[in-house]
Amino acid sequence: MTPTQYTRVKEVFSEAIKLPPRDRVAFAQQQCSETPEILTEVLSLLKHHFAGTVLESPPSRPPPDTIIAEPSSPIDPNLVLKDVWEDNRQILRRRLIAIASVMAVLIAISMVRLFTYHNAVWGYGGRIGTLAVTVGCATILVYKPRVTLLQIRGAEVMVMASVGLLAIVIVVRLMLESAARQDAVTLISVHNWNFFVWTLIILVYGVFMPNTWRRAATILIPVAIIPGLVTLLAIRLDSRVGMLLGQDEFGMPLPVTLIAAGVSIYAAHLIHGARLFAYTAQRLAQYKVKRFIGEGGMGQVFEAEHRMLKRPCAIKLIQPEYCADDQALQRFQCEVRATAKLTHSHTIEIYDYGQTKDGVFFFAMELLPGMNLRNLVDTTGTLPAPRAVHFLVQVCEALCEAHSAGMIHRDVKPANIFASQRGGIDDFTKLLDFGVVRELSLNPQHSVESNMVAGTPGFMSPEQIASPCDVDARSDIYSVGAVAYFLLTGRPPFIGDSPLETMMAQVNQTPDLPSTYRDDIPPDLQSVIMRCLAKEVEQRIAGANCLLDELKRCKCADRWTQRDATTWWREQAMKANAQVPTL
Ligand SMILES: Nc1ncnc2c1ncn2[C@@H]1O[C@H](COP(=O)(O)OP(=O)(O)OP(=O)(O)O)[C@@H](O)[C@H]1O
Repeated sequence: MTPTQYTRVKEVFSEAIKLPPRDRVAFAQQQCSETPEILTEVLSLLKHHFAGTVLESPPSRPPPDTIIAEPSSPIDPNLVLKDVWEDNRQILRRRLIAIASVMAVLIAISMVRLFTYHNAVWGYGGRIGTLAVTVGCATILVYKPRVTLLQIRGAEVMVMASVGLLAIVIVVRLMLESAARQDAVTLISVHNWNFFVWTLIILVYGVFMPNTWRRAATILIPVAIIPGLVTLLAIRLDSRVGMLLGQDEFGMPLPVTLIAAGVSIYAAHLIHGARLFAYTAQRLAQYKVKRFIGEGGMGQVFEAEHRMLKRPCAIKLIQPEYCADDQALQRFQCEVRATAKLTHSHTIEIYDYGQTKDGVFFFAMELLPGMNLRNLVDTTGTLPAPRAVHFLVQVCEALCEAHSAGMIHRDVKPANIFASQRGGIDDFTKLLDFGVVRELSLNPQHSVESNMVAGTPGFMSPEQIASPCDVDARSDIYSVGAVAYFLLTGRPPFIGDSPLETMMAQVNQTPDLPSTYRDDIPPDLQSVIMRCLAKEVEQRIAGANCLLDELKRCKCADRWTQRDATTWWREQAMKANAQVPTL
C-alpha cells in the first residue's frame, strides 16, 4: 500500500468509528466501493476495534492539548505505526536507488573507457556482474515500493559489497601488471588513486546516507582499512609491488581514509543532529524548538516552548531510525500513556502528545532544570547518605502511586531519576521514562513487552532477567536498591565485562556490601539496601510503601534539609559561573 492509500484508510476508519456500530461496515463499503484493498484494511481495523484490541484512547491526566493535525480524529496507533514505517522505509529506499543508479552509470562509463582507450576485454566480466547487481537492486527498489527495511538493508550490502569487490579486483590487477612491467610511476599512481577513490566513497557515504554516528562508525572504520589491505594483498602476491612503491618520494600516503572516516562520522553526527532539529522544528508547528538536550536509547529530547501558552517544555520524539521498529514505537506510546495516567508530583508530568500528519510520534513534558542522578554522581561524586535517602524517599512516593495503579516501571535507574529545582524547592525528585512500563492489568498477550527482557542490566532485578513474564512491583524495589547502592558507592551492585555478564551476576551472585566500597555508610541504611537486593522476591522488602517506611526510619533520614539542598545548588551554580571564561 502507498502512503496515500494509508491516509485514505485512516480517513475512512476515523469517520466510520464516529457512526453507530451497525452503520460502520456499510459506510466503509460505500466509501471504498472502488478500492477493495482499502476496504479490506478498514474492515480489519473495524473488526479489531469491535474486539477491543485497538489500544484505548489515552490519557486520564492531563487532558492534553493534543496537536494532532486533525484534532477531531482519534489516534489509531496501528495507523501511526504504518505511517511511520512507511515514511522511513521510503526515504532509505529512495537514497539507495539513487546510489545504485550513480554506481551503475559510473561502471557503464568505465566499461566504455576500457573499450575506447585500452581495447581490453579482461575487465568486462567483473563490471558486467557488478552492473547487473546495481541495476537489479535499483530496479527492484523502483518497482517494489513495499520492500521491507531488512530487504533494503540487504540491497545496500549487496550494492556496496559488489562495487567494493570490483574496485579491489581492478586495483590489485593494475598493481600487479605495473609491477610486472617494472612501471613504478603507474603503480604509485594506482596506489594513490586507490586511496583517493575510497576516501571519496567514505565522504560521500558519510554525508549522503542518513546515519547516527555509531552506525556510520561501524560501517566506515572497516571500509577505511580496505585500501591498506588491498596494497598488502598486492605486495603479498608480488613482492616487486612493495619495492616499487618504496620509490615513491613522498612515501606512503597519510592514512587519508581513516581521516576521511573520522570526518564522515563527525559529519554524520552533525547532519543527524541538524536533520533532527529541522525535522522537529518543521513538524511540531505549535512548539518553538529551542535546543537539543540529549538522546536516550530510543528518543531525542529537545527544549521547546509552546507558541501560544509560552510554556517551556521538553519534547521527546522517537528517532527516525527506530520508526522502522514496531516494538520501539509501541514502547514510546506505552511510555506516554502510562506516564499520563499518573498524577504524583514526583512523576514527570506529560502536557501534550500526538503525532504529526506525517506520522512522527512525540510528547511534550515539563522541562526539568537540574540533572539526572547518573550525571549528578558522575560529576560531583557519591552522595552523602542523608541526601541519597532524600532522593530515594521521593522515588518511592512516585512508585507507590504507579504500583497501586497496577504499573511496574521496570527501568528505575539513576539516569531516569531527575534532581530538579521545582517551585522554589531544591533537590525535588522526578521519576521519568516509563518507557518499558508494564501495566499489570493488561492481558499479558496484549502486552508488547511482557515476554521480553527489558531494562538496564546494572539495575535489573533477577526475575526481570530470568522470567520477565513474572515480574511484579517488587522488581522495582530491587532496582531502587541498586540505585541506592549506586548513589552511595558510585557503582551498581554488579559490573560485568558485557551486559550479559552483568545480567548473569544479577541472577547468580550476591552483591558486596556497600560498606566494602565506602566506610561511612549507616548500618541501618545498608540493611535496607541489602533487603531490597534480595534475590528471592519473598525475602525482599514487600513494596514501595514498606520501603518508604523503612527509609524514613533510617537515622539519617531528614538530615538533608532544604537549606543543605539550596546551598549545594548555589555552590554548583557558582562553580559553573567561575568556569565561564571572561574576556
Ligand atoms: N523533562 C526533561 N527535562 C530536561 N531534561 C530531560 C527531560 N527528560 C529527559 N531529559 C534529559 O534528556 C536526555 C535524554 O533522555 P532520555 O530519557 O531520552 O534518555 P535516557 O534516560 O538517558 O536513556 P534511555 O531512554 O535509553 O533510558 C537525558 O540526559 C535526560 O536527563
